[in-house]
Amino acid sequence: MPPEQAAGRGRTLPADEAILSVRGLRKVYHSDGGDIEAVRDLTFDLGRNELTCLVGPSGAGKTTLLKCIAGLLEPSGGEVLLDGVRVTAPPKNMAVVFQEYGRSLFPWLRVAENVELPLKNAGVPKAERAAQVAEALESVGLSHVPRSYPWQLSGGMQQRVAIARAIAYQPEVLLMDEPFAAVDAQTRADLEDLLRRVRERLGVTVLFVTHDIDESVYLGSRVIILSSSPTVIQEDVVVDLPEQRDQLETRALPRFTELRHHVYEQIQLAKRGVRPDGAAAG
Ligand SMILES: Nc1ncnc2c1ncn2[C@@H]1O[C@H](COP(=O)(O)OP(=O)(O)OP(=O)(O)O)[C@@H](O)[C@H]1O
Repeated sequence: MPPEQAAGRGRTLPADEAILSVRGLRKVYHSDGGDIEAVRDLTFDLGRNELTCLVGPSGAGKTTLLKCIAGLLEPSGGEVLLDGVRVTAPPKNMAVVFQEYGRSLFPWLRVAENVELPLKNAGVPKAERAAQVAEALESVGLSHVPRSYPWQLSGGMQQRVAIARAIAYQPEVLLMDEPFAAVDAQTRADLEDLLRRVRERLGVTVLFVTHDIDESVYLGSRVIILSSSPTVIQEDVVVDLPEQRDQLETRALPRFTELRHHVYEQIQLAKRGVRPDGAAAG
């Protein structure tokens, strides 16, 4: 663990290098059965144009964290800063892609209309909208189906529409909650490479939640591992693989195997309730 990284905390950056800062984030759900402390204390920064993966045991609070970052859920403590400004509502320069593309696209709207809708709602002028939609569809390789309806497309293509809709908005930060979990393995590999290309081309910062350890190591430059709930950071792992990734060659590297072993072991420890802050698991 690097020296600047305290136990239970992730890597932090100087203020001018961080685009997104999570500071002492805590979330307690209040329910009839009592209070549930889902997230105890999360601190980390995302640097500009970084792709960071987030993994952890089931119920560790990954979705809770994403919702707090997206301004969809109010934290019980701590704060999220985007470009130094506290997030209190969904920020304009942030987009979210969820797993359930089937439910997130409007079936009565054509592909291009689905991508255009958030731009329309944001009051972007028509000519600009058309250009942004065309560029986004091109980025995800869907220029040939603007007039199709989502239900006429495969699952992988529908998820590409959801990605196009998110990037058409030209967000600075893209949050993705298990976006490729519902597609087949081959399509998943294609979507992983597509995401890496899109991030490089658009310079967007991505926080990507996944249950797939290999995917977390393949995709990003960091993997943040969450402890079991009440959640702190188990470890913030630097993925020191070559920047150019290839589904066959990268995954065959000895370093890739070492990293996936390490992430796997840490998740197993987290599942058993071993925590970096020494506290008992909830
Ligand atoms: N609306 C809610 N009310 C009460 N408790 C909740 C609510 N949403 C989540 N929780 C609890 O908070 C904890 C974290 O849930 P969350 O869905 O964020 O975890 P997760 O890591 O995304 O899970 P998974 O990996 O299974 O998708 C869990 O204990 C869950 O039961």
